[in-house]
Amino acid sequence: MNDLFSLEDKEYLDLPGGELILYRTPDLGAAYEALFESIRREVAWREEPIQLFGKRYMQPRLLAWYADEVVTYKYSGIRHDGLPWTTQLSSLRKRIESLSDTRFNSVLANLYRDHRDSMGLHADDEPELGPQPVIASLSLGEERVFRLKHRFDKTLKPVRLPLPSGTLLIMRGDTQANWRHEVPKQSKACGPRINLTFRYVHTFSA
Ligand SMILES: O=C(O)CCC(=O)C(=O)O
Ligand SMILES: [Fe+2]
Repeated sequence: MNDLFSLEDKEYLDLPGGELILYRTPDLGAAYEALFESIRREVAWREEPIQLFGKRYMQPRLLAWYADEVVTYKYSGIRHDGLPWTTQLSSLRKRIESLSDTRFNSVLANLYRDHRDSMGLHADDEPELGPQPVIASLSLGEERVFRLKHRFDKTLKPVRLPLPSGTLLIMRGDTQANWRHEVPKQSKACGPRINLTFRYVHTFSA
């Protein structure tokens, strides 16, 4: 019964030149609401600046970066050292690793405080992530829309993917090479949403 259900839970979405896998009801070892509350409470959320056209702005959401000790990572033009894994994040990592059959050594946590918080159009294509990164993105809390836009083929319509609490979206293959993604702000008021993106950052020794 359970096995059948979890098999059916894995959906391959049709994305030309990319690979998206969606788990709508993954077993995360706890109720989604309870996870949302405890991650919200436990994570060391911070406002982080972003460098855009030579100017510094605060990013429109809160962030935190957890990683194995050896990992440092640059995003938005800024270098980050990871915080040590909490028990909770590390047990979530284990579950998501076994679901996706992929190893991760870091997680970027995003807190969208309300409908005005957002993430701009980007691809997770930093060289440290390798040529075909597998990124596992877990959403908890309020549903928000995840949008993908093809980089080159303007005849392809943007893909709109609402991500309710508990959804696990795996991006892999050439998704980052061919598509960019965003979480736009929205006019309809809503409460907070947490997104965790598990990544494997390659460290090159100098
Ligand atoms: O919040 C999301 O669903 C997307 C997060 C994301 O794209 C990222 O952390 O790189
Ligand atoms: Fe991203």
